[in-house]
Amino acid sequence: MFENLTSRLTRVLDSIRGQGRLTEEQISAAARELRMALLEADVALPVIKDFIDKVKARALGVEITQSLTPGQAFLRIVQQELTTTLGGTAEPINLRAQPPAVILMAGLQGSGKTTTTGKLARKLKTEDKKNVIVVSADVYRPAAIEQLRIVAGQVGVEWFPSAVGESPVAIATAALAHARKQYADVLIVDTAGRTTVDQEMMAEIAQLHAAVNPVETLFVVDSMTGQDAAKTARAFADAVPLTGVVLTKIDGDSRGGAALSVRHVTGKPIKFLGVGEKSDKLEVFHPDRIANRIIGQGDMLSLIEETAKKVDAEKAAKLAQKLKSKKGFDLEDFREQMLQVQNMGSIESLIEKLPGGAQIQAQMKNVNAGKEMGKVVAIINSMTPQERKFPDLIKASRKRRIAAGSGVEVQEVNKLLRQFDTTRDMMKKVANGGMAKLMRGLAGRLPPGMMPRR
Ligand SMILES: Nc1nc2c(ncn2[C@@H]2O[C@H](COP(=O)(O)OP(=O)(O)OP(=O)(O)O)[C@@H](O)[C@H]2O)c(=O)[nH]1
Repeated sequence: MFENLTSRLTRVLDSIRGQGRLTEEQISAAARELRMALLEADVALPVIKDFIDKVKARALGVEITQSLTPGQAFLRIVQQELTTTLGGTAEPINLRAQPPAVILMAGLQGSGKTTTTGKLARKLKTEDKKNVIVVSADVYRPAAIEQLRIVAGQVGVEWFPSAVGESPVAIATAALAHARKQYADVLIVDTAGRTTVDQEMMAEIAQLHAAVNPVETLFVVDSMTGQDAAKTARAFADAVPLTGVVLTKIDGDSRGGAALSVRHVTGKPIKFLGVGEKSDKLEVFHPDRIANRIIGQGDMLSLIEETAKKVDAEKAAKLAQKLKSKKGFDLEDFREQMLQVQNMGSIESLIEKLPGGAQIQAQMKNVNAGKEMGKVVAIINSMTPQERKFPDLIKASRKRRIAAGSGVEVQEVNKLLRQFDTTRDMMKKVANGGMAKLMRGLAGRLPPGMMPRR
């Protein structure tokens, strides 16, 4: 996500050296580079102008305190202005309505409306414990209605039937009456998408809006379309009272133009990011965290939240116990860790949230981490329980047997054993209080306010 913009900005920020006040030349040079970076990222021109003006004005007036170098001071200004451009504070989804709270999904064809409807239904069901019903008012494409039926089944929410030929308003009103009868908390109405903004489409969505009185009207838009995404959102906002925007396909967007333009161009907050095709790939939009990611500082808070959601707390506690005991870390634990990481989904999405993650990701482009981990698990599966507990037993003939059993070369078994040794050493350090050291090391790389206070 936004790799190109991040690497440009990191270079600009790294180029500000020296001590004392930021000089006018330094500020002008950095501002020029920033403008280039934002143009390349396909950010809308008025947004760029406003952003650069503000950064310049603040940088000229900045007092350099003893604790900040000019580079750090400039970084902080850029971070804060990016946060403002992205919307300031996070605006969570609003469900404050007489239930069922209605959410109307709008957007062009192929923007990811139906996928997002499923993701949102899943999130509201699993995280907020809401009773959700979904309905499709896309009466032009039977495939769209069928797609929503399948998605609803996958995430385990009720799908209200609709069919081609019915009127969208009649479908939505019937679904609302049904949701009331069922005491549902939320009704999500997916609507028809067209390839371009047209009058008929706008009239239809306006009628739907009037019929179901939604508490949220979300505009779903493909972030890969850059600043055009913000323009389309504005055209919709002129026709219906939008309450927020969902930017999809952020996982494939290396530029960031849509994210940086939407708020300024539409005045509407970005509420969610679609970060993959699967139903759990929806992130709440936090402007400050995204700003940190854009300047290469990572997003440790989201990483911690995401990890906490997916890691099995009981297993983690058991491992911690075991690390402290005499038994120590063995190949069973190594396999368990691999399986847990695989469970967390794509490693790339985790790495990109680490400080400097965009660069690491660029270097990892050719490595298929998921496949590598699968191989490790297969090799460990071919070992006997005894070998997993006492890896030092694994000598030449056992290595050959394990390699044959898992369909790999002996070198792969050696590689795994070396990786295991390194991990075991690291685990020992963590168990002996090395975590504190690790965090102190990280502290130097994170902007003020992001490190947990101790
Ligand atoms: N990589 C990625 N793909 C996504 C994301 N969101 C949606 N997609 C994909 O985009 C394509 C279009 O998504 P749909 O949900 O069918 O789009 P739609 O807006 O409902 O389209 P219509 O029903 O034709 O109006 C599908 O292949 C989705 O899997 C995302 O966040 N990341």
